[in-house]
Amino acid sequence: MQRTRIKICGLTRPQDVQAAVAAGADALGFVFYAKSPRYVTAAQAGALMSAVPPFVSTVALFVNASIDEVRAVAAVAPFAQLQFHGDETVEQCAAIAAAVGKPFMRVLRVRPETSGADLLAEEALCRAASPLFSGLLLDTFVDAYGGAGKVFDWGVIPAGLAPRVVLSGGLTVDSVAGAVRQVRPYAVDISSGVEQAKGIKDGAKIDAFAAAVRMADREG
Ligand SMILES: O=C(O)c1ccccc1NCC(=O)[C@H](O)[C@H](O)COP(=O)(O)O
Repeated sequence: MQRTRIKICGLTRPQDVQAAVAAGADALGFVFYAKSPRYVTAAQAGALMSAVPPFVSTVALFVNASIDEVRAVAAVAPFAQLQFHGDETVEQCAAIAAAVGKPFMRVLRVRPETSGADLLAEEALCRAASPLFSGLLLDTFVDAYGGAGKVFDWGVIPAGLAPRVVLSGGLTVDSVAGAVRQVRPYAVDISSGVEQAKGIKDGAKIDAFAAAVRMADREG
């Protein structure tokens, strides 16, 4: 049975990075969107990332950033991959990824009218646009772009696509096992559901989230 990967996003403190790593997170997300309550500067992220051990990926998350903005972060914070969470075109994602030489996840923010065909078409477009495209992260459409704790209808995800997507959007300790059993995604991603306050993670919730994912994997 494929192990469901885990991304913990919106990390701002060393103790939260340590808690996520200790819980077995496969990826850690750092938000470079100044309007987010989880925003970190390049220097802050560089310090946080320096404590991340081998084999745990670091994800730099941007919303409508320019190439120069991304380059400036890359010069200071050694992230392994990009996550584009705004209104970027596929071409803009591909160009920025090529400029910094990093793979990227493209975020599709799912609306009520979004169809499975839309998801498959977006993936095909991204794959055709860049060899650096690593996969879709599916989140719920919100005006604030992300980190909103809102769930979308997982039923929209085609079974053939599920093993290649990161499932995100309003997951919680209590809902993630059901999400894994229903969708069987490549990975799950969470931010608000493992927090005490915005940007302040809760180590016990991170542990419980990871345990719930492992339990669902064992039931697979
Ligand atoms: O986390 C944020 O504050 C944020 C702000 C703007 C764009 C994206 C943001 N987070 C991106 C993520 O990958 C979150 O983990 C994802 O949106 C899920 O968040 P949540 O629903 O709170 O679990």
